[in-house]
Amino acid sequence: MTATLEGRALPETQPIANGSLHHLGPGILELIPDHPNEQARACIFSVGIHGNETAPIELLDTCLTKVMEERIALGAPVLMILGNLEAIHAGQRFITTNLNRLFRRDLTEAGKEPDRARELMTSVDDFRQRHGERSVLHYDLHTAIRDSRYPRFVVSPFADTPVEPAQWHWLTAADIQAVLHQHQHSWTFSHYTRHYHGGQAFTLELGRALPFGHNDLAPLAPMGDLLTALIEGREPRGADPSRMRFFRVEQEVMRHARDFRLCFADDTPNFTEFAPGTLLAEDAHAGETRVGDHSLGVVFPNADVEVGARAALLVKNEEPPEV
Ligand SMILES: O=C(O)CCC(=O)N[C@@H](CCC(=O)O)C(=O)O
Ligand SMILES: [Zn+2]
Repeated sequence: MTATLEGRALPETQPIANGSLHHLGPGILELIPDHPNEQARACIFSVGIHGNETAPIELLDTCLTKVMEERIALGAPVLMILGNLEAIHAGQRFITTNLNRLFRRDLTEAGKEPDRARELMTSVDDFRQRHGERSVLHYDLHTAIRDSRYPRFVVSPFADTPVEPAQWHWLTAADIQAVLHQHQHSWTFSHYTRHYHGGQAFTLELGRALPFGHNDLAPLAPMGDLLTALIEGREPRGADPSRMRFFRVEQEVMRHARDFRLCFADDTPNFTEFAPGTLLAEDAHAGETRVGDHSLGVVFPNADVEVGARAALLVKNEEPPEV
């Protein structure tokens, strides 16, 4: 990973302890074990889909280093993806448009991020085909722009089929504090794997976005343990999911006009609740957005998004699933 970011040439294929490493394209690596464990999943771990979200890159790089140094015994096929290389170099969320809204097979746009989305969709399709006999699991690791009442949470993409209960146990043990279910298709990278491949897939928010070298990886140690177990092809440790809080998106606030504002402080933490009737947004085309007859939390508020993009999610509490 570091080699990719430093622009060093990598051999196409390289023997590593317990298997081989294949450099499939810029920022796309596949680890193939010589002796995969029978129950191993075909794992996809993606980081840097947003270029300024560096903690997940450091976390995954640590895992890769441990595989190379034989401190993790490779036992599962693993696809590791560094998403938006140019944005990572620039320390920016994206270059021309948000990559994490482009993962759809009918994508027609041209440009840096659309081209990268097509490369990444193809890499997932090919990986799926190579390991069709195994269940696919995709964790797309991010960090959030602002603080959160639940610093580590997952977004569960919209899907027709339920999440397998084991995921809630594993994610609890990995110290994930909340789950947010999407209410509609969102064309994110994790949604791609869930929607088109029926894999278990999540967007994971692992604290706040900070520059390289400024991340405290200590709170992510349990997540590192989960990634390690999956790379080794072992059953990960589980914990009681009643510790996690569950939410569902009720509404998206979209930015329709250039003249748009959110009516609360910029540093409002994710999951902050607003009472019925509160004015949340004003948009020159769409008018006002107010909280309806029950309180709602706000997640990912961002008034600076492109016109036509999501400026916030409004979420409500939900009972934990029966597991
Ligand atoms: O902190 C923020 O406002 C954005 C953090 C982020 O990048 N979140 C993802 C969530 C993707 C999803 O909804 O599954 C995104 O906005 O792409
Ligand atoms: Zn992100």
